[in-house]
Amino acid sequence: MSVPVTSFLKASLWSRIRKQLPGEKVMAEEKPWALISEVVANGGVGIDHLDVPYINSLGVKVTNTPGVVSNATADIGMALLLASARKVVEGHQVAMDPKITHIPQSLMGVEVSESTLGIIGMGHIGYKIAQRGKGFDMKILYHNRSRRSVEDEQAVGATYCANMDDLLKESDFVMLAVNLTPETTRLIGHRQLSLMKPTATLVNVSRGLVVDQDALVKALQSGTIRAAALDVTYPEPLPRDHPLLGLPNVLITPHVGTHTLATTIKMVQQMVDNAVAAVKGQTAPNEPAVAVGNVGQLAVDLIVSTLNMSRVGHIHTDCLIPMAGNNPYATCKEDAEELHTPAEVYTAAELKLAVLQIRAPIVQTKSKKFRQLLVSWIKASGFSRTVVLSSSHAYQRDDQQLQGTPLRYLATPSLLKVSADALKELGWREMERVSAFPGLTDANTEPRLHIPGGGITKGLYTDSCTEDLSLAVLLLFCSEGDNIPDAFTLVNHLNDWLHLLDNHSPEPNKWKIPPSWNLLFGSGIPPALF
Ligand SMILES: O=C(O)[C@H](O)CO
Repeated sequence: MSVPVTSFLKASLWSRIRKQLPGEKVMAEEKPWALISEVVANGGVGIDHLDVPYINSLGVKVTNTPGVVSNATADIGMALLLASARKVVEGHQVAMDPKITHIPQSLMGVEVSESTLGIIGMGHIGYKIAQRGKGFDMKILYHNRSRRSVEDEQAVGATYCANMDDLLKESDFVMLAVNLTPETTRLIGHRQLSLMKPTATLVNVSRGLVVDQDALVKALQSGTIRAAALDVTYPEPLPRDHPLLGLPNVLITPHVGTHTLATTIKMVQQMVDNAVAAVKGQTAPNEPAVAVGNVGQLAVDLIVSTLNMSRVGHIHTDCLIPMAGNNPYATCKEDAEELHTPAEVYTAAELKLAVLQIRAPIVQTKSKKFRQLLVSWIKASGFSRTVVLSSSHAYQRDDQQLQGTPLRYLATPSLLKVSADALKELGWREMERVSAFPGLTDANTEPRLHIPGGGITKGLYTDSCTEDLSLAVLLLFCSEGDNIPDAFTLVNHLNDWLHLLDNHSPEPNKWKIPPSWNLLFGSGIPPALF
């Protein structure tokens, strides 16, 4: 297949679009990539090394190669786990050394079969690791932002640990398979390592920055944990005098999780398919959903789909980018062909619930008009209370917002009159007002609401206060990337308050994923439209 490559990436541009990690030298040749004028086609699933907003701001798309890397990455996870447990590298050295005449005590390994494997990050790769662990009769625990379906859990015999600490305390092997995001950066530090068993092994096939490496060095030196097996570090490669390289209980491979011929061919094929589609102006098959602004919309999808809500109307307005598509919640071929539009209203009469799903971006110059339209619709409909589901860029949190839960709420005075006790009981955290100029104290400037990435959320909340509407905002700090797990977090949070699911499902947090989510990876709207 020939790719009309119009310009290859120059090293200087590469270093601009590539995020530099602490102490790292950026080498243009180190990854399979190609830049064509429309797309940065990344080889591999992780795009944490790319400055996606900057690249997108140039009108260039970013694509990746999810799915095809999962088997090989899960394989290296198991390879590291087994090699560390059974001291394969040390055994090889002993076998090769003519001076050694007996098997040293230090070659005594730990048993893998029937031990406990704790997987942190149960996406595609984590799940493949669970399948492999099942083959070794391992007891499997997992921690993930959202719980997997009961069917998925049963298929590999995995038990969900809502609290990561429980997994850390119980596991013989802790396997890291998360994406690198602000939430997972240094996820494993002193405290987490000290919860692990002294006989436990840490295996990392995700990204080096998920582990606080200084804390890991100390834990390995002091015997807090038995060993570590790492395919990823920071930087890569480690400086030759790095303390990790001098420890006997560390096994390191040079980020070769996807490094098999078969997977490399599949990755390159996917990169080419993505690039060709982008150059032709078509939907690139693997363009990660990168807008945090999608999270509220996805959460609403789960509600409408799970509660089987009826479509009762739509809002027709020139404030939204016009678009139309098939029924996102289709249950059969017939209703799949129904035409659906950007702003539709669904109801569940028995729950006295109406939902407005906004699917299209708001035309920037018409955002005030759209807010006014929403306020008058809420008033005219006589809703007793309204909840807005939204999200905000995690990386723009200020210091006080960094710790603890990423979930926040806002409530208008009118809503507080009736729901203040309920909110207090839930123990929710109110969205903090932040300084207009972080780091600078100015007695004259009031802290203000700042919801970057949240679209009209802030304006709608402010209008609702002025108009005396009973309205709450539920939002989540999250990052660009695959934001499906964020949607689950948000909708579960809403459910803690409104108990939407209680009469609909015997399983906790069992939401029905609409068929349209198969299409979530795809190109966004051309920026020129805004
Ligand atoms: O992200 C991935 O898929 C691998 O780490 C290769 O970069």
